[in-house]
Amino acid sequence: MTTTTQVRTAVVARGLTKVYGEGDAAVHALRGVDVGFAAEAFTAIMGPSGSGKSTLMHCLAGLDTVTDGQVTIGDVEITGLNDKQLTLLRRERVGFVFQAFNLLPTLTAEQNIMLPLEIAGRQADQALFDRVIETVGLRDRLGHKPSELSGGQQQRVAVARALISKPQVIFADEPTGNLDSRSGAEVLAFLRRSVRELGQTIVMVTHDPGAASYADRVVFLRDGLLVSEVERPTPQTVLDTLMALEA
Ligand SMILES: Nc1ncnc2c1ncn2[C@@H]1O[C@H](COP(=O)(O)OP(=O)(O)OP(=O)(O)O)[C@@H](O)[C@H]1O
Repeated sequence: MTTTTQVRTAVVARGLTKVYGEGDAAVHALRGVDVGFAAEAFTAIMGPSGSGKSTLMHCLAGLDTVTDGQVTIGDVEITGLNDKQLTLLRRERVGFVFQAFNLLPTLTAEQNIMLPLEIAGRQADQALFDRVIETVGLRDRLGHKPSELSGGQQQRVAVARALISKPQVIFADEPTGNLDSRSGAEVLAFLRRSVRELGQTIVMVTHDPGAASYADRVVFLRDGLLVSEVERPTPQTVLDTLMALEA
């Protein structure tokens, strides 16, 4: 007997087009991108500089408007929402991890982690809090301020802050860009673990083939189009694909 597992798609883009500026100054950053991101999976977006990675992520996350096409998160078409609805959707369904950790300096690690839930007026689920803290390995640092933590620990706080509201998807933009390779590897391992153990969905933009190799799948952009993808990537298969794209 064979069993089939249904792969749910957390985020879908159809015909996604983004043009900055007008007339002679127009920049076609995305030229009709069709892509889906599986739920409970870790997907990396790569491509040469200027290929449209950040633009794609910003459009997928509702941080930027699209020129044409559709983006759906779960069962909501976000390209049809007004600003107020988008703000709510980002708060309730989307988590972010940026290159700069964006922690509030006067709050402890624990207070930073809990802040988005407090702003949303939602209760923390103690069991989830314990699991998240366990997953990112921060138990003994909860009372520390960001300035008392290493860069890697600060980024782990930022990852925990994104995980704690159980968003449908976390978008990570170069999350290891400010970290040395050891701290970067730690943060990537925690992202990986949060997918495997907490069923989190993660979409990450990165320049680094090593970072991309932590993902389940890597999609590649060139000149605003999705041109290739690699399943179960290794640093070498990612590098080979990138070099072929840049050739
Ligand atoms: N606000 C903007 N106004 C005008 N052009 C923009 C704007 N943002 C991005 N672009 C242009 O859109 C194209 C795609 O940029 P984007 O930042 O998405 O690429 P990227 O792949 O993330 O690049 P990098 O790897 O260098 O960060 C580039 O040509 C860029 O110059």
